[in-house]
Amino acid sequence: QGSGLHNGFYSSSCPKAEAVVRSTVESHFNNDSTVAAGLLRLHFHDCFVQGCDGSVLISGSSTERSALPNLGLRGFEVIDDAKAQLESLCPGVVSCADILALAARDAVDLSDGPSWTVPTGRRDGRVSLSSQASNLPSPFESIAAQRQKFAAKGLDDNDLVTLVGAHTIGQTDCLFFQYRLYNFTVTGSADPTISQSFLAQLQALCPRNGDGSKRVALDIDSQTKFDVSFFKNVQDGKGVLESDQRLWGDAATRSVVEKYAGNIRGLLGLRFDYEFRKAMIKMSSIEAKTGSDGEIRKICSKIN
Ligand code: HEM
Ligand SMILES: [Ca+2]
Ligand SMILES: [Ca+2]
Repeated sequence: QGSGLHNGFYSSSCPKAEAVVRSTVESHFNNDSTVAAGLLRLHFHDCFVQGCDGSVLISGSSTERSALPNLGLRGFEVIDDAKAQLESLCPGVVSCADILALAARDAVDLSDGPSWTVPTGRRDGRVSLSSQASNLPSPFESIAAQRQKFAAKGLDDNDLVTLVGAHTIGQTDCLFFQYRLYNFTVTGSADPTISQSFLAQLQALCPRNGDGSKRVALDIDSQTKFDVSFFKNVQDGKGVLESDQRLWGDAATRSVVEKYAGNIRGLLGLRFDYEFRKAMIKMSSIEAKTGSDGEIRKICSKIN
């Protein structure tokens, strides 16, 4: 990989590491399948700030976790649970950053998505600052801004669209898209890129002046299944976040959406699965700390 990570890093130091993460994710998933989306997003938010080093897991005031874009993150308890088991099995060996990368993979697999081998050997970072959360893309930003934030991490347009395909699972608060429904244009009407039938549906889910914290599926048709439905919805003007719908408005990102949402029956799911695996391995290798860099945390929410 050129990142210093390699497959099966724990095969002799803690042979059960990957199995323990898997069974932990599975037991939480069986209790609440929406935790899969939480874990996948948690890994993304980790990798975009200080690399995939568990910095997002550190709790406390002025840490990344306390920054605005991270307030809705969930799934921390799954990581803590796996870490506690691994500390009793192989103390001081398995990093929180690796646990998170493995858990994200398992979460996608359990949601009927693809699976892949996660290169491991990440070390945990010692820095976590809320101010650095500005690296994260915002749903209100232009495609140009998103492209630039992904490019800064070595990810191109194909990676960007493929990875945003993670929105095939999970939910958002009304407050992240409510403005599109009532007050988008200077004349005070809705975002014209929303399909008419979908607009009525979203307005019913998020009434004007309603509860901004109400949760709505990002992929209206299949919020727990990892499939290409999200891309079909973007193509049909049924993207929930403005940033998702904008993928259709830019020629380069549109062609990637079309690649997944088009009409070549059967092959589409395979193509998305294949590209998602590749893009995830790329994302989960961002600025990885290896060797004697960083540390192996004892508790994932605390620097040693
Ligand atoms: C342009 C890039 C992106 C933007 C602007 C964006 C924005 C958002 C927003 C605003 C939410 C809703 C959060 C909430 O209400 O709590 C969300 C949810 C989510 N995002 Fe993204 N995202 C982006 C890329 C990604 C990527 C690359 C991944 C993973 C590979 C990802 C995975 C998720 C998942 C799984 C959820 C659902 C979380 C849950 O149900 O708790 N997103 N995203
Ligand atoms: Ca990080
Ligand atoms: Ca879906």
